[in-house]
Amino acid sequence: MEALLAVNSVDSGVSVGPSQLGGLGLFVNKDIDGEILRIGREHTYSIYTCLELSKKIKDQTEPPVIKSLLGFYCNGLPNETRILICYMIGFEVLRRLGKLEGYKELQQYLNVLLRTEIGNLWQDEEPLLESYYELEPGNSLVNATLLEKQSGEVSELSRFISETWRVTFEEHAIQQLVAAVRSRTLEVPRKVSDDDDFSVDVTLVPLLDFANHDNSKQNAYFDLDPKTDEIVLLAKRPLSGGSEVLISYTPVEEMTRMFITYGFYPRSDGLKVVDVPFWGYHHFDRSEELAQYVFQQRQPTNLQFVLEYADGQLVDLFLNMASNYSFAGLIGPDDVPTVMENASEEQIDGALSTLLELVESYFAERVERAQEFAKFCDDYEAENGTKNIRQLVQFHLELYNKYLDKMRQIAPRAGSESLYDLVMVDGDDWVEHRLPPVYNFLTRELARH
Ligand SMILES: C[S@@+](CC[C@H](N)C(=O)[O-])C[C@H]1O[C@@H](n2cnc3c(N)ncnc32)[C@H](O)[C@@H]1O
Repeated sequence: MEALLAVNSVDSGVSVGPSQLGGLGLFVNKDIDGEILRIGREHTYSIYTCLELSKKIKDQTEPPVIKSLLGFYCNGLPNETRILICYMIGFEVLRRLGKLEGYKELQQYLNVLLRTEIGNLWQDEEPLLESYYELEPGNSLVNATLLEKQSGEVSELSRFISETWRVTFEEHAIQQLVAAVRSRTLEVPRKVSDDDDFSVDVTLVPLLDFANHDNSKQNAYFDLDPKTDEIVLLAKRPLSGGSEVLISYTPVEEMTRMFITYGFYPRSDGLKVVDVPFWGYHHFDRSEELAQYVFQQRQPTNLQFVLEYADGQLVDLFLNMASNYSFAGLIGPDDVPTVMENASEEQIDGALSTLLELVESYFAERVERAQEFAKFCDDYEAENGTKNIRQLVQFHLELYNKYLDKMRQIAPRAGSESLYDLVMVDGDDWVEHRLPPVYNFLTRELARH
């Protein structure tokens, strides 16, 4: 802990310790109102500060580590996070080559990254993810992780490092570093001119990055001090000594994204969102025809649910159909605007009601398969250790069962009013809690190509 605090100004007034949320968290040592922590830009890691740092390190290795790794791992069109990951891998290689003497702060931070525990799919083995793919081929965020694993790039990187610099950097350590960087980065504002122009950089902020996420108990937030270019962590209200600092990683929590990036499903009180693949993944009469329709009309093939949590439990859910006209194909074959202009209220209610029933049969069918998969995970776990995908299956089971419960409550009161106990179209607060449905755009057939 002392080592971590040494990164920052003397007596920073915070400490790192075990959190009730699991893992470590950031705590205030004394009563605080206003500023909790202030961190100079030079103590943070973005692609810009890493570039400066790599120049300072004056790597005389042949071939130069950072440059070669950037060429190897970041060719094509890499995003900021990938470049940052590459720098961190490069710094760790330099450390293993004994070239980071005098860079104590960086070494300490690399230790933090290598020791961070993240319960996401990066730690799970390929066969398990492949089995999940059989169960749920439409979850493209999970598939992206699987594809990254299958690509073999981590083993290639490990081999490249070993052959080029005769340094051992085990695959699991590289994977750990990748997952740790992804889970610890924040989007931090940076002033780009004196006219209040800002850009946002993907940045690792040591110490501040021990702050856990909780949208309902959030008591702090970070910001930029434009006068000094420092990053400040500020209390939203007075905090008493010993309390855990909780920030918000994202105002709208899409459950799959949260799990993939951070390795946990938030269960704090309030509203959350989840996207579920649907059109093109569920087989029913006319399913092929409707999937084609949805695709041609550029409507999302997934359905989005708004979830309400209280006391750690999923207590309510709505199917959010705002800006999603995929159900128009259940009314008529014309394009979406024509169908919606000509449809009567009864036709729209009828189509939504049909959609609810289709989702019901889809989820009912999935419950059984998800239960089987959960059992498979438990057996696998008993032999091989923790498997994080179990959390994902558990969450889906909760979602399906809550939906089926709600359908059972609605069925006896059939009619257009009860429909809106479960479907949201627009004009309600719930609608604000949604994200553009950016994944699962391909149908099962198209995804194969
Ligand atoms: C920026 S780090 C925070 C520090 C981290 N807890 C640690 O031990 O180093 C983000 C990670 O913290 C954990 N985390 C943050 N908020 C959480 C929460 N509300 N519930 C469970 N885990 C959480 C997740 O593992 C996430 O990937």
